[in-house]
Amino acid sequence: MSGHLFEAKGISVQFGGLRAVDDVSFTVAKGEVFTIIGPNGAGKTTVFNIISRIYDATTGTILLEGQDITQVAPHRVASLGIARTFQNIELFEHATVLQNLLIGAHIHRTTNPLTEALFLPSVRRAEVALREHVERIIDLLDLAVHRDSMVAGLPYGARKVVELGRALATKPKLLLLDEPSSGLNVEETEDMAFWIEDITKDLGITVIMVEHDMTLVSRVSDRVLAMNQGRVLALGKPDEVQRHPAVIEAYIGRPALEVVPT
Ligand SMILES: Nc1ncnc2c1ncn2[C@@H]1O[C@H](COP(=O)(O)OP(=O)(O)OP(=O)(O)O)[C@@H](O)[C@H]1O
Repeated sequence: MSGHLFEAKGISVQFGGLRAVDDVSFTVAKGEVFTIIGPNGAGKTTVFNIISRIYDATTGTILLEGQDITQVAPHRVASLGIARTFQNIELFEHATVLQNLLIGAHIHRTTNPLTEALFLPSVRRAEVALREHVERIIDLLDLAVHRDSMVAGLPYGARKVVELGRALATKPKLLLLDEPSSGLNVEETEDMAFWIEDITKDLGITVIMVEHDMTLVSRVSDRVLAMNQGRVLALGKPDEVQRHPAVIEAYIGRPALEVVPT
């Protein structure tokens, strides 16, 4: 085993004539917050979709704890310990916050249909443990006030936190956050930064994040990968990557030397 929680080795994705991801490699250590940045169309979401197995890589390999998961079926990803949130929130809108989190938690139900039908003590114990786990997440994310509210009636910022809670309810080793600050105001983005810090420090979960808000990126990321046109531009500490001439050029569309004071 490599010692990394996650590894991408030379992954590429071809859509017809377009190489959306082109020979991208990186490793993510356990407990790390690893952020992918880049201008629109850089290939960030496509990398996420490869990791969560929504897309097949045209070439390359992805490994979780040293295990090759390149060909794993999408429905098995959650049980392997990978959870994700989406750019556009995906929740059961006409269920309560608690129900949404319980649905997430139920992927770990280990009882079989017969023992469930008989409601044996083992089933009751498993159900109690799931509910306790979900209540801990509700506490951690300050969701108690919305616990029994329908998701559809919640403000956007609260729905974003519920989606994070639903992902945490699956007990992930690796959490993929797709633009966690999108649609949030400054105060809500601050809160999101706190949640991300708590998740990694208190729960020991590893995070791979796609994010545009550079304040959030600098605050929570251990390392940053910058992409443009499917390729890796730079990889390193947040301030190093943001100062990298190729990264500045990708964002502003002309060589960095024209704008960076010496
Ligand atoms: N299913 C698809 N079919 C065809 N082209 C696609 C598909 N998904 C993404 N692309 C293209 O691949 C390229 C990379 O897209 P991707 O969504 O990964 O970029 P991104 O960095 O996440 O951009 P954004 O910040 O705008 O979300 C784009 O040119 C996009 O149009």
